[in-house]
Amino acid sequence: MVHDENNALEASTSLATKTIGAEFIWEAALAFGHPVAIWRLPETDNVRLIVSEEMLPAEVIPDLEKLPSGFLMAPFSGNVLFLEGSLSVSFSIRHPFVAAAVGETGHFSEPLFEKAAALQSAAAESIPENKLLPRMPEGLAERYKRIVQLGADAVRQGELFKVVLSRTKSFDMVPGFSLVRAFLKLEAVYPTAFVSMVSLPHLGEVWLGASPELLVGVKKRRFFRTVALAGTQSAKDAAGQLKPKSKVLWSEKEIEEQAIVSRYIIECFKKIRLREYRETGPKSSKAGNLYHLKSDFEVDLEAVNFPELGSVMLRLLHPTSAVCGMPKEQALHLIATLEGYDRAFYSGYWGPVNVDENTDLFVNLRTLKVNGDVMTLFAGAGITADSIPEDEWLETELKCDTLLGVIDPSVSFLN
Ligand SMILES: C=C(O[C@H]1C=CC=C(C(=O)O)[C@@H]1O)C(=O)O
Repeated sequence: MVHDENNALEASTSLATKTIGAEFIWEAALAFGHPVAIWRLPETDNVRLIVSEEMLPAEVIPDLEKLPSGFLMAPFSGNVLFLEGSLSVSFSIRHPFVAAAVGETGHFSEPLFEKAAALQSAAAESIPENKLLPRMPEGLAERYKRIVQLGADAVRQGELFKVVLSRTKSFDMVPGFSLVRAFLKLEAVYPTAFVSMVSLPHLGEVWLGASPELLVGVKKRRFFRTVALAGTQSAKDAAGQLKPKSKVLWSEKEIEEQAIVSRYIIECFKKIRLREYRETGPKSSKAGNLYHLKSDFEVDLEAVNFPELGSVMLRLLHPTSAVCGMPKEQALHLIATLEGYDRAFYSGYWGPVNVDENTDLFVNLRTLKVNGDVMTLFAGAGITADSIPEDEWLETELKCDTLLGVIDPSVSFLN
């Protein structure tokens, strides 16, 4: 257990140091109405939790090179929010506890740790299982299949090449449901995903997700990375066995769908006359219970003398054709006409900025929103001329299952 900057808390001798479970720091931040973010980057076992002293997240222009250390959260369309980490702790996922000083008056973290310690002492010994009850409004599947048909017709008529159409799926959370436990479960099952959870008290919402799609990564202010991710199939065969990567086959439709996303990224590079990028793939990439096709793009910022490439590409890329379509304007118009709901943060982007000199922004996919006792999942599918409505519906069910199968397997569509 580590207090971020310099282990000041552990070094202190005048204060009582308590070991507090990370979930109680999250709960304390919620009880006081502070925005809080918790995340684990792919292939690491280090979790970060930041609490913002400001009750309202700042609305910012995402100039990555200028922002302080914190967490960025952008909707599909609209203002970008930023949570500055007034309190920042990190801990190993194998030991989700923080050494917290209790008795340090006047500091922002003090009442928070006091509250967390009190919540920890009052916590019940036995914790109920996380349970969900489905809410299935009549005609949900039919409505989605109808808009997929309209989207595919628009592509066939030459209005655009691809559009990503999405839908929601809602559940009631049974009392005793713990979001931190859901986060920890997702973290354990999806080591290659960006697993993240953010509470936005001014909206009364918590967002939780396990994203496989990096939008903009800048490592040590030197290496830029993005990926083109599209095409979806179950990671298991008909007998329920995991398909080995070498046996995964892709249809022409899926290859084209992913190539459109790669082309879109290359067009963004072309707009800024950047030729020195390294492209690898596409390769099959496993994300939860799914396989996708993925290409990686990398740029050495020093070699191209372009230190602000991260911000420039972020502006050009979002929303990519993995969540929107191509051409972008036509796809945005069709989404607004057909979907009939506000995507909010789904298919936006989120992630840490300038934390340990790295920025890791992921597309907000495989995501859910919690509002009161209602949990809403979001999933979309790339629609091309060859799309079959029933198949696209099943694909969105599979995508919802990436989270559901872990959080409450009894409501999984695969059961
Ligand atoms: C829009 C989503 O996925 C995108 C990312 C990967 C594969 C996709 C697909 O196969 O359609 C989508 O483009 C979603 O998960 O909601």
